[in-house]
Amino acid sequence: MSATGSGPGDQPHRGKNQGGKNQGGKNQGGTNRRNSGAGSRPGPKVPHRDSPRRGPTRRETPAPSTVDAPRMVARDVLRAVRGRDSYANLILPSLLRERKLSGRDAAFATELAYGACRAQGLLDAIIAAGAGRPVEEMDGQVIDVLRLAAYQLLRTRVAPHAAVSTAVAMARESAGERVTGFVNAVLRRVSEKTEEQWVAELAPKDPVGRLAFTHAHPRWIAQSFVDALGADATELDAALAADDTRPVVHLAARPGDITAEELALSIGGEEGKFSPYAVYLDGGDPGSLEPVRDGLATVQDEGSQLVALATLRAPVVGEDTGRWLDLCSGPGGKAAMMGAIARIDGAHLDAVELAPHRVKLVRTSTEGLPVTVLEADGRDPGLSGGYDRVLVDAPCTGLGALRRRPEARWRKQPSDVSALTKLQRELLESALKLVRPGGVVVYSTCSPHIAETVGVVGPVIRKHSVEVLSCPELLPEVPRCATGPDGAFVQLWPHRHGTDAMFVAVLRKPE
Ligand SMILES: C[S@@+](CC[C@H](N)C(=O)[O-])C[C@H]1O[C@@H](n2cnc3c(N)ncnc32)[C@H](O)[C@@H]1O
Repeated sequence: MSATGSGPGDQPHRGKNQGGKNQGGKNQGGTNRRNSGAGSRPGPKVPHRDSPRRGPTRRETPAPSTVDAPRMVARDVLRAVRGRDSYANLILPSLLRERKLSGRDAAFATELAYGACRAQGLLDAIIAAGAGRPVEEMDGQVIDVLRLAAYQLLRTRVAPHAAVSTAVAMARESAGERVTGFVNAVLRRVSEKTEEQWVAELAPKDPVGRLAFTHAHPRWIAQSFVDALGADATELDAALAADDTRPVVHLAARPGDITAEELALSIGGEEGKFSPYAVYLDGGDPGSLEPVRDGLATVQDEGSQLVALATLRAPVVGEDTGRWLDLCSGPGGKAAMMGAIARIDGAHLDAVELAPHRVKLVRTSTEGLPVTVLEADGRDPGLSGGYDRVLVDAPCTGLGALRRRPEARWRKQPSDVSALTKLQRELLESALKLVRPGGVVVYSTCSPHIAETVGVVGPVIRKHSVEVLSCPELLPEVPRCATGPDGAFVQLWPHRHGTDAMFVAVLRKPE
């Protein structure tokens, strides 16, 4: 992360847990010094939602903002995520395009928006401590401003006076003069300590709770990582830290069209470590790259590429007749890779997807490939069986891909897990019906939660007496990936492999 700011006094990002702090109490932002104690001048007691701007409104149309464009974009992302349940990674690119931000400005806006979304729980706890009351009691517009500024104060090299003065100006413009003293006072409090000092003061005392707080994760998600790491639970710190970092962009070179080496050379990327099709890109907008625009490459996590590879490398008994099935294919990343390899091997892929809008995405991503896309429920898709290979890339909580979806960790609930496991098991059982004797079924999730992984696969294996193939042996290039009983399954991790935390199990139907 090397974002730099364009606002007054901005400095390059210093990364989490680095660098010195401002001198608490100094009036660096040029704002009202008398309000130095957040508790001494409480802000408006309103619920955690937007309230209409109060105070004199002489203008009919709002004047242009005095705050720099990158911060306004970041603030608008936070507002959309909070107020409209938007996805940060969908709203940000459209705002950057609409406001014509590129280069350093786009990088700064991205760093602020994604960083503040990821760190939300941690920021809220610190803001609440500074304000002397929970954020839920604050005006939504004020919360957005406070989160954005607290992120700058705690996790970037932005000069404190710039973070505070822009926040006060933003608060004035969005919520009125009445909140500026409160915003100024809370941020003064926040800036009196470093992130480390706040963590030391506010983190729960139990080890998992403390690490979850430190790396801005809900505790239950951290506990699910502990459960999945098992004997390697000492890696929790590294696992959460990797999850709290903006990931490198992974591209997949389309097999048969371009090699990873050619792709890396043409875009200035680096060839991937594990997948023969992977290329890493440090930054920038991958959608604007020529090979991506031309359909020669797609954005796809290397872990997902490895799932597709394991599906096609798994040994079937007898001849592979080239009947392949992707039972949960939207938006089509793995279907595109398997379809491109099917084109080379003379095979054919059927791709099933339930959600109509995702069916369209699968059709687009597999255009020109030997792939038939079907809108159907994978539990009973109406297909005749006899497939050599079936991939069940099951709908899941996505707990293994949180770094790519900045706000997701704060929206998910433990109840999401139990709501999915029945569907996951039914899809896996459907795949076992559709595969021929001696054929293979690959079950994968982008979640390491054991209820969604071994908890789904284990009972199905026992009930149907299926053979378990060693998945680590199918991916010999990937170190330290074995998990589950006998180490037959694969669990990838961001901190070990730089991929999403994908789980993969390879089963073969008895003859
Ligand atoms: C993890 S995603 C699959 C990702 C995809 N394999 C890829 O690589 O792009 C799971 C997909 O399953 C779909 N899905 C959910 N329930 C389904 C069902 N009953 N039958 C088929 N697909 C389903 C979801 O809409 C979602 O697109």
